[in-house]
Amino acid sequence: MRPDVRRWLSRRTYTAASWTAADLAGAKRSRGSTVSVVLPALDEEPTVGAIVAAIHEALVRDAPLVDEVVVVDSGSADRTAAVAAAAGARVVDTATVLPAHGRVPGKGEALWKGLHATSGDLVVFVDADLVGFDPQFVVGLLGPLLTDPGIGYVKALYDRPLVTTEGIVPSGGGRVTELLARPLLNAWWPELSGFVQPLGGEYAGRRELLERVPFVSGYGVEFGLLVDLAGLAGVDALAQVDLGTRTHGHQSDAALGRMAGQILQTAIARRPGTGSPSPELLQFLRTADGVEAVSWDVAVTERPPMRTVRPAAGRGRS
Ligand SMILES: O=c1ccn([C@@H]2O[C@H](COP(=O)(O)OP(=O)(O)O)[C@@H](O)[C@H]2O)c(=O)[nH]1
Ligand SMILES: O=C(O)[C@@H](COP(=O)(O)O)O[C@H]1O[C@H](CO)[C@@H](O)[C@H](O)[C@H]1O
Repeated sequence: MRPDVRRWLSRRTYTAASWTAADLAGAKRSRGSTVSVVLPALDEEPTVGAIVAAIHEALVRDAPLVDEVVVVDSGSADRTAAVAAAAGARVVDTATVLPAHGRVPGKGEALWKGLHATSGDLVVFVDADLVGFDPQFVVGLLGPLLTDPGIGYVKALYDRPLVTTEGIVPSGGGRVTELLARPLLNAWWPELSGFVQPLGGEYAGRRELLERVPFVSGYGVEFGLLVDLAGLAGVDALAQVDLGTRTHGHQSDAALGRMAGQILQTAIARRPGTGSPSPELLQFLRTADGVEAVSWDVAVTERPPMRTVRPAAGRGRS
């Protein structure tokens, strides 16, 4: 493992249990900061209400850590907006935020318009399809931002079970992460290979940084933000926090194929112009007290065309 990645993993990996909502509410007040939570939602009626209600009860009512909860409706056909509003969220529609810029489809559009529709100095993004959401997710994401001015962006890390009709595969989730995003980051941005969940949908950042980078309109938004914010602020301004386990609604392999296509487009648009890809791939295992990085060599060699090895005329064996 690269020494810089080993140092980053040690310095910039936190656990959510290090903070309480009450402590951070005090830190927020003493800094005069404000906090917005943004949930992008497309047809999330079954899950959005419980998430909003949990945030509102624990982090608005019981501990004044969160100043606004905004659900960004990406054109839902179900009752997402009504359910979110009833649970205490302010609901905006991607069609009516920045109308002069029109409306493009995709999650990143919802996040970009959610950034515009809110005003918090710190912005927390939470998917609206989580099952078993815990408000401590938000506390954990805000912890590093409210206690270390040198940190500008925090990604969640967690175990990601894959919920299938046959049962639950404990670490089967994050399929596009494991099959595309992690190998891409390790190859072309090895300094970011310490991120355990680069595509995770829960993260938080300082508005002053978030407003200085593009938001990729579709599912490339997480990949784009990670690479662009690291380029803008430096890897040491980024951190990750262990939230335990994250369960969410899953898409089909075909849908994840389209997601992978968008992420590949995002990566290729940012590919470093020089240097060959790193041959190291870091994968992560859950341990009793955190995660363990396992380093693999994924270098490949190429055998030359056989025609250059054996005379074209002869078919004999030498
Ligand atoms: O065009 C879109 C696609 C997704 N989402 C929301 O973004 C989050 C993550 O999307 P999804 O669950 O489709 O991705 P997955 O978690 O399966 O990778 C969810 O809250 C979606 O409702 C959205 O607001 N607009
Ligand atoms: O991490 C992943 O591979 C994908 C798919 O997860 P699953 O295989 O359905 O658990 O999920 C994430 O990726 C999306 C693109 O970045 C994010 O928008 C989602 O929030 C995140 O769940």
